[in-house]
Amino acid sequence: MVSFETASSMVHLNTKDAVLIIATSGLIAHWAFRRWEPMHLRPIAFLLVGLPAILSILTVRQYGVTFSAWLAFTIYFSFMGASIIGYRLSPLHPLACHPGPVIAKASAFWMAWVASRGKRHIYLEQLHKKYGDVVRIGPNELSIRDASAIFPLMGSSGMPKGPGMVGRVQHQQSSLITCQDPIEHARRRRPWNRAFNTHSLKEYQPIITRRAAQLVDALQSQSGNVDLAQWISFFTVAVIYEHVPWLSFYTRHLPYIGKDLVELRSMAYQRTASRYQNGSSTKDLFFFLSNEDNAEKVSPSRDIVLADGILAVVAGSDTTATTLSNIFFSLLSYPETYKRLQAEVDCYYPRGENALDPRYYVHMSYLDAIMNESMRLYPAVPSGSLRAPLRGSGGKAFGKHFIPEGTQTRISIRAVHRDPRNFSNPIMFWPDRWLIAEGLLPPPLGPFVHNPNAFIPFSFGPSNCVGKNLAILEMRMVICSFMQKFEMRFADGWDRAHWQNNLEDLFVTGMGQLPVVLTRRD
Ligand code: HEM
Repeated sequence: MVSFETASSMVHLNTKDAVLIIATSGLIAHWAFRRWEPMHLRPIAFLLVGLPAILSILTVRQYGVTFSAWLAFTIYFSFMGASIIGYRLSPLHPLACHPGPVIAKASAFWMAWVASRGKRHIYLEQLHKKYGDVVRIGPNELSIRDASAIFPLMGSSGMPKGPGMVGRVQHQQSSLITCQDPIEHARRRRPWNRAFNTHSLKEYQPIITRRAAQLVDALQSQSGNVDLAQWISFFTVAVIYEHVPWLSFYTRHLPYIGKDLVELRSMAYQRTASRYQNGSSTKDLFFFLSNEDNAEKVSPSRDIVLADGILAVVAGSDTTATTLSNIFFSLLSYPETYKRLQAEVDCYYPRGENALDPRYYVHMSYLDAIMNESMRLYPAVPSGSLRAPLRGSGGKAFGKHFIPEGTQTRISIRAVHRDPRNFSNPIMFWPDRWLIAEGLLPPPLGPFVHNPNAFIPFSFGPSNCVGKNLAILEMRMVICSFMQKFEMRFADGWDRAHWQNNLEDLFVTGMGQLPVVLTRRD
């Protein structure tokens, strides 16, 4: 084996030639990254550490080990970096025709920084106002605000999940939401569909009813200001725990997930194993995910059941809690709307009638209008989820645009919902627009724009929100029972602006406090 000293003594290069070789290697490394997009540690480590380290041998005889290493790494990375940025900003890049901020085109760090501040949804909306319907928001990422792109990009012949979704995996086994292969996704989606279809939902109804009743009872015993957002979160988490009870301990530890991941994973495995042993006593999500209904020929591995169980907790609790809290925020902000909804609730559920019995919900058009309007203005996943053309597909065309392979694409749900081409007075909270669109109210004077295809709070297509029916049922139950039992108002002196300022786009919206005063109506 040749030692470092021997190797360096064998190399006779002047500094100029050595610099040339190192610089060229930096350019080649960029080309290799682009060509093969390595995902495994070894090739990445070789290109980022191994190669420049080897190249440092070229100048060891002149400058010694330390300075040569510094020189090689500096030159190598400077040329590789310059080549990367130059290419990304050049007309040669496949996304060169799309406008966007230069800094975002040059580096994905920019959007990562924006996202870390929690205000990506607002930033994307501003970008669309400035640059148009298709904006380049990363070296290989587009944001789209064009409602006519929803069907071709997200429909059944649209694009699968983008690789960026994989970054959301906290476990070795990916969950449904990160599954990029469309065939595999469709297969894994089947038990979820069975778990949340109308029939299954009827079975869960008593559980949700019990939890909603508990929430109302608990709030009836509170006095003074209550943080409604927090109480609603307790409720939505409790409902999801009912579906994945064997994981309830797990999510209690979620804030410490980084620290205790290994220990938690092993505990989760144990719980899952014992759940397998004991079987299901109710037809909860586990029942369907673990194929206890025997609907699938092959049962999934425990890893998959575990990953999907955790997904249910993450996807099903915060989204519903934020959406419900936004609905109450909107209601309390507009006393007229509040009174009209209260009248509708009193009509279908007068005192003594069980407001948790869903039998009249379908007739409550004003309730639906308020829910829709609130989800339009404040979608729970405001920046949308990622899609990308399949490898080998050649890319995806829509309208006059083309999305090359390897391009992450998101339909910015908030920007689409707030686009005047889709909804008149788009930033106004105006529930009546939904009644007008259904012909239940006369149209206003002047033009009225209402594009139901542009309303996608639960996303669209084969990867849309599988828990939509459950979420809608939960929300209707809570709203109706609250309106029946309580008079509500914002806490004295509380500034409404706090709510909007505290809404953060962390894929799912994060929220602050919603302090309200509740008074019993009876
Ligand atoms: C108001 C409440 C909710 C909203 C607004 C909402 C919204 C969304 C959105 C926008 C997506 C992304 C879909 C895509 O990639 O295109 C999603 C996915 C998902 N949601 Fe929901 N969600 C809600 C409640 C729930 C509930 C209660 C559950 C129950 C567990 C749930 C489970 C899921 C799952 C499993 C996925 C991944 C679906 C897939 O990849 O096939 N969600 N949701």
